[in-house]
Amino acid sequence: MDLSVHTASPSLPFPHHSSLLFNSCSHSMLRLEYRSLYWKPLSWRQNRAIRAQSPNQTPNDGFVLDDVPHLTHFLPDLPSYPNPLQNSQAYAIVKQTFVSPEDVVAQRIVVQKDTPRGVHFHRAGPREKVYFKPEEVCACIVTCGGLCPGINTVIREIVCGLNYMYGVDDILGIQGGYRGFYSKNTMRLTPKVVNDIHKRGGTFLQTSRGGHDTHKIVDNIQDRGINQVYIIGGDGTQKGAALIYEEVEKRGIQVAVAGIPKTIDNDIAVIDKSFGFDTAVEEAQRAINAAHVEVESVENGVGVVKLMGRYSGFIAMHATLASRDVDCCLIPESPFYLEGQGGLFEFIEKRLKENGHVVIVLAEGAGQGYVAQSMHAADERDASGNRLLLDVGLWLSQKIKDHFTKVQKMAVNMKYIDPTYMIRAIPSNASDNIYCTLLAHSAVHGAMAGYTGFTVGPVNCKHAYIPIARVTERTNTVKLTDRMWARLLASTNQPTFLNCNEKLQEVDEEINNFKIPSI
Ligand SMILES: Nc1ncnc2c1ncn2[C@@H]1O[C@H](COP(=O)(O)OP(=O)(O)O)[C@@H](O)[C@H]1O
Ligand SMILES: O=P(O)(O)OC[C@H]1O[C@](O)(COP(=O)(O)O)[C@@H](O)[C@@H]1O
Ligand SMILES: [Mg+2]
Repeated sequence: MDLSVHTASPSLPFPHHSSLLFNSCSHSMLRLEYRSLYWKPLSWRQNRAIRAQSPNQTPNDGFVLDDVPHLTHFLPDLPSYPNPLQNSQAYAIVKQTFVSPEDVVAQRIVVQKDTPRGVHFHRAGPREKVYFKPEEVCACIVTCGGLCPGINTVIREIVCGLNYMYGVDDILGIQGGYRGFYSKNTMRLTPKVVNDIHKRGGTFLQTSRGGHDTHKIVDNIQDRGINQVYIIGGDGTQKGAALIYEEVEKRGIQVAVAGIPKTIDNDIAVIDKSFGFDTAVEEAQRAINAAHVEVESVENGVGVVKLMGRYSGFIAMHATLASRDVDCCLIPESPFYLEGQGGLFEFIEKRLKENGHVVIVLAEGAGQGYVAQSMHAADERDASGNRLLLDVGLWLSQKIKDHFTKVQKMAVNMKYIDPTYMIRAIPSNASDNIYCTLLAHSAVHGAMAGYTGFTVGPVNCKHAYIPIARVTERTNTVKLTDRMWARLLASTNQPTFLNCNEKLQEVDEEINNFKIPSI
C-alpha cells in the first residue's frame, strides 16, 4: 500500500479549515493528504472524488466526505466574524445554536455491520463563524426552469431569513431567470415586499428557459456588487449554477453561490424529494377522482389522466398509490405494450368486464417512443435543450378507443384529463411550505458561513450541503427493482409488462445508465 502523508499537523479543526483525506481510487492504493488553509488547499473538484477521513477514524472504515467548496479555498485571507445569530432572540434558548463542522449526514442509512461507512455530506445549518458582515452583503435571488409549487415560499424565506436572522438589507430579485441578469432591471426585495407571496402559485420573480450565458451573468454579478447568489431551479439550473460558481472562483471574487433544487418531477438525485412534489401528488388526486367519478357513471368508462414527469414517473407512481382508484399506472421507466397477452388492452378488457370502468394514470414521458413512431415527429427541444414531449395521453386515448371499437366491437366511453399545468401552478401545501422554509434557511446559513457551489436538500431527513455536481450527474428515476414500484404493482394488480427476469434486468440496466440526452 502506497501511504504517503504530505504533512502531519492535525491540530486544526475538521473540516473546511483542514481535513485528512484518503485520496484513493481503490482500497489498495491510499494516499493521505493533509489539507489546510496554511498549506496548499485542494480544490473542491479534486476533493469530490477523494475519500476523506477525520483524524480519529481508522483508514478502513470507508468514511467518505463529499465536501463542498468554501470561499477560503480560493480566498485564503478572507476574514471571519462571529455569527450574529448568537445574539438572536429566536435562537436564545436553543441547546446548540451552531452546527458543528464535524456534523455530517450519511447518504446511506441502511447498512450492514461490516460495510464501509460510505458517502457523507456536511450537515446544513448556522456556523459559529460567518464570512460576511451583514451590512456588506448584497444578495440576489433568481428562479429558472419550469414552475413548481413552493417557489414563492423559498423566495420569501430567503429574504426574511437573511433579514431577520442576519440583518441583511440589500437583497435583489433577478427577474425572468438566468437571462434576467443581463437583460432586465433588478427589483428590491424586503420582508414587506415578499410578505404574501407564498400564498400564490408560480414565481414572483418570473422564470425562463435557455439564456444561460456564464460570462455575462458573472460580469453582471460583479458590476452590481452582488456577493451572495441564490439560485432556485432544477437540474439544468443547477448545472448553470455550477458554471457560475466555477467562473466566480476563476475570477477570485467573494461571491457565494447557493443552489436550491426545484422540480415538480422529483428527478433530482441525492435529496429525499423536491419541494412541491407532495403538493403535486395531492392536487393530482383531484384529477384522478374526477376521472373516477366520470367513468363510474357511464358504461365501459375509460379514464386517462396525464401527469407531469418527463423522465421520472414519481408523481404518477405516488398519485396512484395515494388514490386507490387507479387501475393502471404507466411511467417512463417501465416500458409497456398494448396488444397481446399481458398487454394493456387485455388488462383494460378484463377490468371493464369485472368493474365496468377503468382509470389509467400516465406520466407524460411514458411511451414517447410509440407516439413519436406514430406521428413521425421530429426531435424538438425547448430553449434549455429539453426534449419537447408529445402528448402520450391523447395518443393512448385514441389507441384505446380504436382498439375497442374496431377490434373488440365494444364501445368505450373515453374521458381524458390533462391537469398538468393546473397542478404545477398552485401554491404549496402546508408541509411543502415548511420544507421550503428549511431549504431557504439552510441556503442562507451556508452562504453566510462562506460555503459556495453547493446545493441544499434533505438527505435521509437531515438537511445537508451537497456539491452541485452530485445532484446533476444523474437523474433520479423510479427504480423498478425497488420496493416502491412493487408496492404499486401489488396495489393496482396491473400487468408488469415484463414477462421474464431477463427483460427486467435489461430495463434496470437501461434505467441505471439513464442520462438526460445532451443538448
Ligand atoms: N447544461 C447547462 N449548462 C448551463 N445552463 C444550463 C444547462 N442546462 C440548462 N441550463 C439553464 O438553466 C435554466 C433552466 O434549465 P431548464 O432545463 O429549463 O429547467 P430546470 O432547471 O428546471 O431543469 C435555463 O436558463 C438554462 O439555460
Ligand atoms: O411547458 P414547460 O413550461 O416548458 O414545462 C414542461 C415541463 O416542465 C416540467 O414540469 C419539469 O420542469 P423542470 O425541468 O423545469 O423542473 C416537466 O414535468 C414538463 O415536461
Ligand atoms: Mg429539468
